[in-house]
Amino acid sequence: MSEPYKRVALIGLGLIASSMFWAMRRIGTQTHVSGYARSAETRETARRIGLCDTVCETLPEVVRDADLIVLAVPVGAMGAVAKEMAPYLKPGATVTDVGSVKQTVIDAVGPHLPDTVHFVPGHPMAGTEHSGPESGFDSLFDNRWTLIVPPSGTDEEAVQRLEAYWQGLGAMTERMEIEHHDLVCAVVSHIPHLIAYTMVGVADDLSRVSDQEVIKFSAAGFRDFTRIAASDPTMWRDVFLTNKDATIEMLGRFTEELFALQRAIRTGDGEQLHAYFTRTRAIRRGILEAGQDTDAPDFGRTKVK
Ligand SMILES: NC(=O)C1=CN([C@@H]2O[C@H](COP(=O)(O)OP(=O)(O)OC[C@H]3O[C@@H](n4cnc5c(N)ncnc54)[C@H](O)[C@@H]3O)[C@@H](O)[C@H]2O)C=CC1
Ligand SMILES: O=C(O)C(=O)Cc1ccc(O)cc1
Repeated sequence: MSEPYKRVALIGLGLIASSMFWAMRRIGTQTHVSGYARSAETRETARRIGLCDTVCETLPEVVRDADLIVLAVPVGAMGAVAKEMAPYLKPGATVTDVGSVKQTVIDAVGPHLPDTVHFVPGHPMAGTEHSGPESGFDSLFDNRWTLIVPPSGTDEEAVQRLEAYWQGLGAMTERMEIEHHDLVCAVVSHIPHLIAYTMVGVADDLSRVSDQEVIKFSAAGFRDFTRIAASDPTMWRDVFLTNKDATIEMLGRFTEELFALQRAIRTGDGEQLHAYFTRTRAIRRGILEAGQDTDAPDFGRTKVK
């Protein structure tokens, strides 16, 4: 395979950046990978575990020769990092990001970048509840979607090159409009995380059910909630602060449905409950019949009106 980029710079050496590095290593790429992390401790860990060909001490150093610069820091930090690195970018380079929210990142990063570089935002729809330089693994992106979200007017060749790069890491790619991306992600990722955080918080607050009982008797559903609710607090704080409109809108829809179900329970409307659960089960079965990977988030089939 021809290499889409000769030199890649990873900024923020956490779960996503480290998984990108290991995925590049797995395919035996000749691409040189340099990495930068803000904290000396993270840079030290990266050197110890062989994460990146070169671990740089400064932002200017890491971006200077790079053909692709990947911003892999929390969404709220993207703008400041872009501002600091901008004067050192090589003309013709592509800047991308992996942030979970797109409009805010584009607004925060875009204005700092010189006209001599391409900005092609992206978002791998793959992750875990773990974070930091030691949490990555080479198969994270296998058969998972990476959404490519280019603002209008983005250079087509730069977009195709980034798509080829992600496909090389094992991902499937799909282009999406910025606003639609943020709405879809609110439905399939952001609100589910908020619900998990809430459910685990509620269980923790209960005085009549002990923590021991919660741990001892937790069935699969609650266990899944606890896994999701263990996700990085900084990352998820930033997601909700930066995808405010879409998450508030979807939360409104969610609470309306929840109240409808609450009413059905209170009034003993078994028919409504049964009909609702039958409809939701059909969605899952439809996915299985279509032979889709049910562990992957469902972009093509999610209807958001
Ligand atoms: N964790 C997940 O499941 C997924 C995360 N994302 C997105 O990817 C990005 C990175 O997430 P992870 O790799 O999970 O995070 P992580 O917490 O594992 O790593 C983030 C890295 O950024 C560094 N960092 C934090 N604040 C910084 C700042 N102000 N300046 C410079 N560096 C800073 C941290 O020290 C750390 O090295 C986030 O924008 C997140 O929304 C996207 C898809 C999945
Ligand atoms: O761990 C999980 O269940 C996830 O949902 C992973 C994830 C987290 C954030 C994203 O922006 C994309 C994927």
